[in-house]
Amino acid sequence: MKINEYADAEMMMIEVAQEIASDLETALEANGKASFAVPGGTTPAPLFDVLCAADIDWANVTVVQTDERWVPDSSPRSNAKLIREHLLADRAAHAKFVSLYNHCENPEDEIEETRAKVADLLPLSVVLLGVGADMHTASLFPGGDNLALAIDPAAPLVMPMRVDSQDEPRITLTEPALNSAMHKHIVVTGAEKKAALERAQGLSGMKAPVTKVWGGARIHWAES
Ligand SMILES: O=C1O[C@H](COP(=O)(O)O)[C@@H](O)[C@H](O)[C@H]1O
Repeated sequence: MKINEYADAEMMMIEVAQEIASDLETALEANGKASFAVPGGTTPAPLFDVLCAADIDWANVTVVQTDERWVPDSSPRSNAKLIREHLLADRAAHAKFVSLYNHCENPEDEIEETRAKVADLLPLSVVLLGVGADMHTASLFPGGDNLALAIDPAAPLVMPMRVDSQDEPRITLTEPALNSAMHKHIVVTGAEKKAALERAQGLSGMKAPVTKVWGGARIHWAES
């Protein structure tokens, strides 16, 4: 696990946005289309604000969520809301969007339809991931009720996830979906998360789920 360190977060977001735009461009040139899985949380908004202006063929890019909190689109906790407001803007407003939230009561409801939509996008062209201080990524949480299957290469592509540390149920792409990606980027800020990444080395996927998806990823870190 190698961490690429940047002088500051603003510089990092600009450079990572350029790398992702280039990765998407490569997929567009090769296949005429690209799929791009993106997280929510607090970290990616400034990166999305830069990336959405990239001069690429967004009309042939499908953006899909890496994971979602089971809350309505209008909730401030909604990852889709963040993605719509910060990524699906400017030139990237032309991209298609596949949300993992489907307005049903529970994440299990109609999940086969969601799995089919994700299957249509595989292999993913680019995956962007964040990491929590508890070493979760996407909604692959230590202690998650479905974690053991979700980090197995034989997992369904999308699974519900519940964990005591989180207020609402989750839905998440799983190991085979995330690891299908041609290009993977992990973006983290702050000393606590850097320590979490260092601590994760040598731990099992059950204790540090990020270790199951960081193989081949470019890991980007800035203090703040
Ligand atoms: O809950 C989540 O957390 C991770 C990390 O988020 P951050 O706020 O620490 O950047 C995020 O990648 C994931 O999409 C989100 O659902």
